[in-house]
Amino acid sequence: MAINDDKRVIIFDTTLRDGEQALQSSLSPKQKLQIAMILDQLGVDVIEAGFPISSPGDMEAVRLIGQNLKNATVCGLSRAVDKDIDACYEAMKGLDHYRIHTFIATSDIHVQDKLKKSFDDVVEMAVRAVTRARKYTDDVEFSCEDAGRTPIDHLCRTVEAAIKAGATTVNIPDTVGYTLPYEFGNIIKSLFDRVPNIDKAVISVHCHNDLGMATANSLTALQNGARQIEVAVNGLGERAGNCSLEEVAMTIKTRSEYMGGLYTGIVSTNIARASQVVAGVCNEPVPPHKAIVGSNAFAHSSGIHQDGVLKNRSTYEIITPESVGFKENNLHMTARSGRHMIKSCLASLGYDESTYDLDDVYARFLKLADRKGQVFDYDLEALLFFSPDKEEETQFELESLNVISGGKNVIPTASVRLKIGKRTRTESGTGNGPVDAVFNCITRLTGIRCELTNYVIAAKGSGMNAQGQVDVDVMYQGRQYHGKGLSTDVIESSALALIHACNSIYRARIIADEKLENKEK
Ligand SMILES: CC(=O)SCCNC(=O)CCNC(=O)[C@H](O)C(C)(C)COP(=O)(O)OP(=O)(O)OC[C@H]1O[C@@H](n2cnc3c(N)ncnc32)[C@H](O)[C@@H]1OP(=O)(O)O
Ligand SMILES: CC(C)C(=O)C(=O)O
Ligand SMILES: [Mg+2]
Repeated sequence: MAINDDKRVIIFDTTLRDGEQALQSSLSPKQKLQIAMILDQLGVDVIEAGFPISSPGDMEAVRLIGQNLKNATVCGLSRAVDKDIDACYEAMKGLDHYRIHTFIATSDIHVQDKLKKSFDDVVEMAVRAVTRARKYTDDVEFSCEDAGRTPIDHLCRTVEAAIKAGATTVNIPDTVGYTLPYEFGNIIKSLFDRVPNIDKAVISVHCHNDLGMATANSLTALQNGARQIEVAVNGLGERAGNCSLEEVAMTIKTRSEYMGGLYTGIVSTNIARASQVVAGVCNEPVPPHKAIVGSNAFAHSSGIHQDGVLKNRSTYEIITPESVGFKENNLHMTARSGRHMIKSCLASLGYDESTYDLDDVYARFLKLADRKGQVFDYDLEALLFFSPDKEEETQFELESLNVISGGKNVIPTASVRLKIGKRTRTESGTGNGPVDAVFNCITRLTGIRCELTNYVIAAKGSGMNAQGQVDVDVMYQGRQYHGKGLSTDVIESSALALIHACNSIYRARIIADEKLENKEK
């Protein structure tokens, strides 16, 4: 692939190859295709779709993806052996354009202990592999595996030989994430200084995150002349992962003046969606604090930060959530929040400061937050309407619960008894699983029909003391409510979580009725 603009950085995505190597379960061709279509829309330039010699399924995945991409170039990986290169050709033959990526390790430890060869043998294998791949396509990438630990003389010699044999891209991987940014930048600089034919190929880097340096090393390499970076969505990849696509793309965009005006073809507003699809298909949740795409990346829970963000978002947000495809930032109310946050939340609910005593509400809010951890907008509103002894009063309480579930031919059935105000009522019902059966009973008992939008179950503690915590988000009349339940029995945790949310909805309904009455008066 030829991009004739020295400022343009080629984004080579290896989510489906190196990223997939990190999964406990390999992906099917269909799953890979689903991710590839998202990557294509995201604007990556090359998609390394798999390792065709690896299995018939991966051969099929590379073929399928090659046939369906609209913009990106498909690429298959091969060792420096004939049969792997031929398998790449087999997977991609017939396409207008495709890349074969062949590699061999060049560091002493890999050459001697893994490949059990001499360095001369390795250079010969590299040349033979590139030459063979060039017979099939004019887009050939060669990688010196473990370049980060390769003596520089050996690296220069291999790179020169690979380019001479016809490699159009030469990749310098820090395979084990060993180097530091200054050191890695110097490796790239040395190659530009010492390899005579370096200008005949695009120099690429492929950094791993074992010491948390993958993004820094990739950016330093760009500053030293590399023009392709190999990345994966959510930083997926062997061990601690590959360089994360979203981190480099957003750094290049956000700090372009510092990056010498470099740019990529990434459509940044598609990043959040790509992250979510990769996390879902790969069954690999994104850690909350992951830069750019974590759920906490645009969240603020402390009063000083919330005050700053409310006055000017740029005080604590260097990029906007919208620019990477999230709807908005999140301001969580906790005992670390301050008065500005409380005032702002009440204003968004329609309460002018003249209608309440901020100091009094704030003092009560802090007591509630110390008890509950997180306070939601409807909890805050309840402080205005209920006296302190009533603000957490519950209308619904679980008295007992019975479920029958099981394998084939057993219809999940539940029976739930709730204390509702001063009365007790029981309901029985079925569902498509035991939790669904319980939720159906609770819906009938409370009369609250809400839509379940999120259900998360997590183990708290371990061994005999382990409990299951269920968190639910439900939507009721256009407003989001949250419920939490904790028990040694996860079905009971689920019931408690929904009942918790129903109690909040019940209180919000009383407030809504009261507001209506006041208006009518
Ligand atoms: C740094 C990286 O991410 S490299 C990519 C890693 N990805 C993968 O390994 C996933 C796909 N791999 C596979 O499906 C399999 O490992 C295959 C099909 C490639 C090979 O399977 P097998 O033939 O059973 O070999 P196995 O994986 O056990 O061992 C690898 C062999 O390849 C050799 N080898 C490793 N890298 C290279 C290379 N770049 N060029 C040539 N030979 C290589 C090893 O020395 C070893 O050879 P040996 O059998 O003579 O000892
Ligand atoms: C195959 C190569 C590029 C690789 O994944 C690595 O060296 O980390
Ligand atoms: Mg790798």
